[in-house]
Amino acid sequence: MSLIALIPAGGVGARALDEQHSAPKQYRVIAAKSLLQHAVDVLLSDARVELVHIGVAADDPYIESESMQLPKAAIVHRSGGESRASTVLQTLDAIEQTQGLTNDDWVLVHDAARPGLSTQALSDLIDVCLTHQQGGILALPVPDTVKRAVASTTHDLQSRIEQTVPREGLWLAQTPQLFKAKELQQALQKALTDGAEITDEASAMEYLGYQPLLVRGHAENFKITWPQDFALMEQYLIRNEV
Ligand SMILES: Nc1ccn([C@@H]2O[C@H](COP(=O)(O)OP(=O)(O)OP(=O)(O)O)[C@@H](O)[C@H]2O)c(=O)n1
Ligand SMILES: C[C@](O)(CO)[C@H](O)COP(=O)(O)O
Repeated sequence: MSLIALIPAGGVGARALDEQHSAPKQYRVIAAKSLLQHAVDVLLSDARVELVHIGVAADDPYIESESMQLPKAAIVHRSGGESRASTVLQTLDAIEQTQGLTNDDWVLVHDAARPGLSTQALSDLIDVCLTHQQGGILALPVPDTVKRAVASTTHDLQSRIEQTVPREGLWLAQTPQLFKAKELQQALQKALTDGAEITDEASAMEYLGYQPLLVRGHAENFKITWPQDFALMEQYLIRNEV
């Protein structure tokens, strides 16, 4: 059995761009390292993770820049796809072609855009999934009252409430998400071929009928999505260094 990590880093980070920054968000430096380097380092902090495979766009000009110093255990594949799911699948295919995949291998998929993952949450996810021999994800129960907007009102800041949605049983999906590598590969292949809407690894597994485990994550593991998210994440990362 081996536990490999996979970071999809083939996105353009369109929602995080601003006038001063044109590179994809995974290459923005905060707290002394790029988001991608933070994500690689936290995954390798768990001794059970042997290698971190990174999937970047075929024409990515940033990954080989001098400032991007990655550890030897990080392997870059130019396997980025049009969607996050296709980047994950194409990176799994590249791993299979270069080092092989067995039925016993597990893959831990983690967003480059979530550099705030704690070593404790990472360890919890691996412990729970390996103990139960079932795939699972980090996630957080929805803490707030949830509203559904009226469909016809599309402006982000001026929508109207149609109804309050019961929050019981609702969780916000984070990463890492841990699955048997070959099962995930098959699930992604099927879901993408069928045109199913797949926004994370768990949704591909759900599409095949699996019920992945939910393991409690933590708030600092939020995904950097908007320009204002960088400053908050930097505070967390600096605070956790000391
Ligand atoms: N075609 C894609 C799209 C996304 N990702 C990766 O998936 C992770 C989470 O996705 P998201 O935050 O949605 O990133 P982007 O798609 O880059 O963001 P945006 O939608 O704002 O452009 C990131 O590490 C991103 O690089 C990827 O590997 N390949
Ligand atoms: C995988 C993910 O991080 C779980 O929250 C998320 O689905 C990434 O994609 P999104 O397009 O930002 O929803």
